[in-house]
Amino acid sequence: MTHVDNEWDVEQQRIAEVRKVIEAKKNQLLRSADSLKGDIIDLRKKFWDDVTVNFDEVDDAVETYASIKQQSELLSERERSHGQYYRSKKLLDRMEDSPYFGRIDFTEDGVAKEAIYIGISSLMNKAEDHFLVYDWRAPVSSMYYDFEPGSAYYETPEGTIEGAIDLKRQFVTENGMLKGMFNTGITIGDSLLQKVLGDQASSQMKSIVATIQKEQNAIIRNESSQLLLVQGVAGSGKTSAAMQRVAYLLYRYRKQMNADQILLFSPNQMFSSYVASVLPELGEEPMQQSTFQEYVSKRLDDEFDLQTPFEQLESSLAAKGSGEESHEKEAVDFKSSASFKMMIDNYLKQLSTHGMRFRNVKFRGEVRIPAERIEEFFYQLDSAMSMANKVDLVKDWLFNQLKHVEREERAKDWPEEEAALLSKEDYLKAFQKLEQNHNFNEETFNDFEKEEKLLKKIIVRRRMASLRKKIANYKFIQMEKVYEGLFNESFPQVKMQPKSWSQISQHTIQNVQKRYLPVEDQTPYLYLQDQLEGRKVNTSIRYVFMDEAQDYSVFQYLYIKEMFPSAQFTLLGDKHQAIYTHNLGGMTILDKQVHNGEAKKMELSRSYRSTRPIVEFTKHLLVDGASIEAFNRDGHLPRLWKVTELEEVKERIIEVIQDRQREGHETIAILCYTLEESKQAYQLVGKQLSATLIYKETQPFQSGVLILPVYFAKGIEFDSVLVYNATRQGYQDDEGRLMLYTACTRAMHELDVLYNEKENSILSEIPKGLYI
Ligand SMILES: Nc1ncnc2c1ncn2[C@@H]1O[C@H](COP(=O)(O)OP(=O)(O)OP(=O)(O)O)[C@@H](O)[C@H]1O
Repeated sequence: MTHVDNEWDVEQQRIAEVRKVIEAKKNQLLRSADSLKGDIIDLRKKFWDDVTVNFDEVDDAVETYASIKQQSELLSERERSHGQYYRSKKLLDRMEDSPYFGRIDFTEDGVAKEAIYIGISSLMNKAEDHFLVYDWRAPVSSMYYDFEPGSAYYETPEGTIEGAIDLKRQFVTENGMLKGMFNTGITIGDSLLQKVLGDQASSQMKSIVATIQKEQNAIIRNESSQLLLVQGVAGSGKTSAAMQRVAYLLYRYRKQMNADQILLFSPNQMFSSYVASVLPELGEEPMQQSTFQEYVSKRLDDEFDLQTPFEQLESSLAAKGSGEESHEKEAVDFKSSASFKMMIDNYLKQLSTHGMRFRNVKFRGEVRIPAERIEEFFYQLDSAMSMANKVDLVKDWLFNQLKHVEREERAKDWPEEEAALLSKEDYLKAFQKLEQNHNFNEETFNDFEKEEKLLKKIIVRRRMASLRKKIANYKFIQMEKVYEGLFNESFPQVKMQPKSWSQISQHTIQNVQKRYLPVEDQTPYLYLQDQLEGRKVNTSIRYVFMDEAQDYSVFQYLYIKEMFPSAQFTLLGDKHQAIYTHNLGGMTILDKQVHNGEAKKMELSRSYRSTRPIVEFTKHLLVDGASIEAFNRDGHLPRLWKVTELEEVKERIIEVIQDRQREGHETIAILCYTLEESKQAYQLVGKQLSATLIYKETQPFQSGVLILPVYFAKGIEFDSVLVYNATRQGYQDDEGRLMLYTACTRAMHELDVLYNEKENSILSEIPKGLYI
């Protein structure tokens, strides 16, 4: 790497010229935005003027609807463009600060040399006939990430373009002033990367476009794989690559796809808020984001008390060593597996001949359609039909039956009694409704008998509305009983069923009866329900990303996959951070075996987050961490602190954290084994350190001193980390090791570890010299 002082002025001059173009584009953009804003205000004001409102006849109503729809589409299209203008303006603001970060001089075979400048977005000259800056996602820009000076090529939709790079240069620009300029080799600006990684951690993830590494670029630009598995060590840039990949796909398919068609499953909401700013920073709309738990809650929260994955983890961590956990673990492992899904498929076959459970349909406390009749109807349907089709026919049949019920009810006394009690407003509403439906005119309404009949009809209808809704929502199926049926002794056993199946079954039935659903039952329950109700799949999502993929069970993955049949999947994770209970005998969904050979696997083995001393230390916490490489960034050795008495723990933490604050670190975490332990730590030092206890996942990530369990810190990083009690029993087995590794790898710059007794602990395996 050399400084190129003589060319400094030339480059600074070019930056100044490009900035002038940016300035002009910004002005032009603002003018268009202003006129668009005027259009929008106008459209809003006159919305109803251009709509023909007429409900006289069905045809008129349809026309009215179409006209409203057209008008509102016009408005939202303008509003979208307006939003796009502001995003573009922000992008230009950022480009004004730093128009580009890289340059390659490329000579295509047989063509003249071109200097290609690369930035966060493309920019053309005034005449719009020449690129002053290429978007980092443009095909030609890929060479910047993939090649050192010498022969190079890039792929375009038309084919491969070959040639040679004779210069590769990196710029650091602030406020339009050149601050650094380096001619670089293959690794993009070691020194720039050093600088970026040396910065403070922040409560918002940053984009890495200026320093994407070759192996990360391969992930970001992969287009051929239906299923991409990324196994990357802690801090290797998996989440960063995922975010840049979303931005890349949005650029690559900008004509066919928008951000709503990309979905990221994140591990928790704290993580969601952490990554939320990356795409807007790149001038793109953010993709959809959700946690799997949010989806499950939406579906099942009304019916069950749902255990959260954190509660599951907390309870399994607490049970560790008590002897209770092996039976529970067996249950979790089996219910998380593809075998259990197969078992449900077998069960569904059985249900097509017998065993379905229905609910009595009751109205005003009286059984009107008994469950046995529903069952009878169900089982006389053609057994070759799918369960979901049959259930739908039952639904239609029930709606028909309700019509009879309705007629019978109208003949009873109660509607008349209720009609007499109708308030004036209700009466008027009923009148208007009837008028709308053309059921009468003023003359007929004066006809007392007709009026009474119509009112009774409306009253019965209204009272039956909730019943109709329940039927529409398949509540006539006794889902919880159907699920219980899976655990009945009469249901044939399948291979791979755990030894303690009868205990597991008993326990499951008890839970369901108590209306409590542990995590391991939630996805199977939903799967069974979907198979019966024929839930619609989502075909609009084109790309699904699952970060921290090692924490999803095989069952969850298969379920998600079926939910998005048109999507390509990118799974990113780290087997060494698999801290949830359902990782199956060391396998996670990142293993190719789980995917019938249809997956492409990529590995990232270099860690960028932590300093070299921290990476060297943390890799020894793993049995097979030898292949983990550290990015060359200096720092202090991790510090191990022996503490025995509680008072000593307190003093040490306060002393260490205050030191870290004095050193200027802003995000400091005290990481604990469980929430229970976090509360203890908070009791001990929370006040003195003005720390925040993170006790639920919905708390947003913020700077300052945070006290939290390791599992909440997944995917996130801190300037400085203190591990509360590294020699506690829970960390000493194979799973505990992974938790301790996850905890220590959250640290970017400083790592402090408190311990009680080092002998026989994992810490004793770390070579002396890697810590002080
Ligand atoms: N090419 C890069 N340029 C600059 N910074 C990078 C690069 N790759 C990774 N980083 C930085 O390294 C840190 C870790 O990245 P990231 O969180 O994406 O890793 P991860 O593999 O998802 O980690 P984990 O599995 O531990 O959660 C972040 O601060 C990120 O900005």
